[in-house]
Amino acid sequence: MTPSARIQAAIDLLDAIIASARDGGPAADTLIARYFKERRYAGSRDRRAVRDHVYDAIRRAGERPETGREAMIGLAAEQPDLAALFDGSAHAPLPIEPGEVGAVAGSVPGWLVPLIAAPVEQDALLGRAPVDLRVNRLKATLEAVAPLFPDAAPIAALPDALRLPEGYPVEKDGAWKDGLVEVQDAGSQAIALACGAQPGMTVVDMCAGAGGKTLALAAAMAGQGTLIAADTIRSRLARLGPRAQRAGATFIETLLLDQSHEARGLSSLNGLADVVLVDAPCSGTGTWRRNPEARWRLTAARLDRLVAEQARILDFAAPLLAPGGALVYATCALTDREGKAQVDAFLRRHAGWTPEAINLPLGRAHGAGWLLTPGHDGTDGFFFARLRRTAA
Ligand SMILES: C[S@@+](CC[C@H](N)C(=O)[O-])C[C@H]1O[C@@H](n2cnc3c(N)ncnc32)[C@H](O)[C@@H]1O
Repeated sequence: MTPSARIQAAIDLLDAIIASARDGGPAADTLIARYFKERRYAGSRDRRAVRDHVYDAIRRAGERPETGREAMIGLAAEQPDLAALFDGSAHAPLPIEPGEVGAVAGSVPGWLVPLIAAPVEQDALLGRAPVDLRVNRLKATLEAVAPLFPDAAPIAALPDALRLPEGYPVEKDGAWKDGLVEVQDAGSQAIALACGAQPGMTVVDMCAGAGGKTLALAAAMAGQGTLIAADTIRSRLARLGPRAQRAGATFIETLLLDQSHEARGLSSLNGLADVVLVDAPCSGTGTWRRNPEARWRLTAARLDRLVAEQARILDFAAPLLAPGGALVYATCALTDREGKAQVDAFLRRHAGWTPEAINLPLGRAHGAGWLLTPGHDGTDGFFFARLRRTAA
């Protein structure tokens, strides 16, 4: 492909990504993979260059552009060598017309700017994410694993964490295949640590998904006690099985919940749990480094629905806690509606709960909880809070 043809390919892909973001279709990565499957003539350098153009254009535009051409013209406005490739040659985009404007630059869609928690450094939300590892204590120690990754650095305050450079292909590594390490953002590791899970406890991971945090909880419990991974989506829970096998965490039980009737499936656990983690479905505002096109998908109506769902999940999770037990609420979102205000509203709705201080060298206090941000902590963005049940 010529450099100009790569620009046109990026425009075509961006058109598909914009439509998919608007209509709730597949993710950008899926669309890019499909596109190249149908175009075997594109070599690996072409694919890499097109992908880079696409992601540079996505990262640059806070608002969802109308067209791929608008997104790429916006990028070209900052990179004159790209602008020169709009030359009208075969397979190339038509020249940029005088007065033709590109997508507006920005990190956060305008409507969302005032909703992001005040301390968040909004410009840093689209940075590049490193690859963080969690050493799986069920199979290894940090001391044993660190020499296997000479490029890795420890992360202060997180006893099992190692940080590798962006793009490190860890899943090709024997240590990963053998379950000695998991890929897990330092922020997620901090949340698992804040749960305070111990061997012998009864712990429920209420929104377990494919079990990223469940596996961290399993390691903290040293494989002893009761650990239940619950979710409403069967295909997500199904992905936990092979991961748990690899990690040697075979004591995990899975529980498929019936959406809207969750309390029924959970009733046998009422008043028994030492820890319940609610890692709630959320806007994902804190994960834009990995998933920048997510901000083209979020709408005010979707945010309203998420806030209501988070409150509902907290309400059916709370009765599971034994007196003295801890409900840990977490989201990878950075809006106060999903974080600080959500926890305040829970505390207003329910008597007998006390927020507990979270003292980590990473992050900062925010309302009754704790905030981690890419700009301040070099992690994905998270809000989490630890609420102790003081009365039955
Ligand atoms: C943020 S993700 C969880 C990520 C996971 N804990 C991890 O560390 O990889 C939120 C999860 O909540 C699940 N979920 C959504 N509504 C739920 C509900 N009503 N009850 C339980 N889980 C729910 C979703 O299916 C999704 O897997």
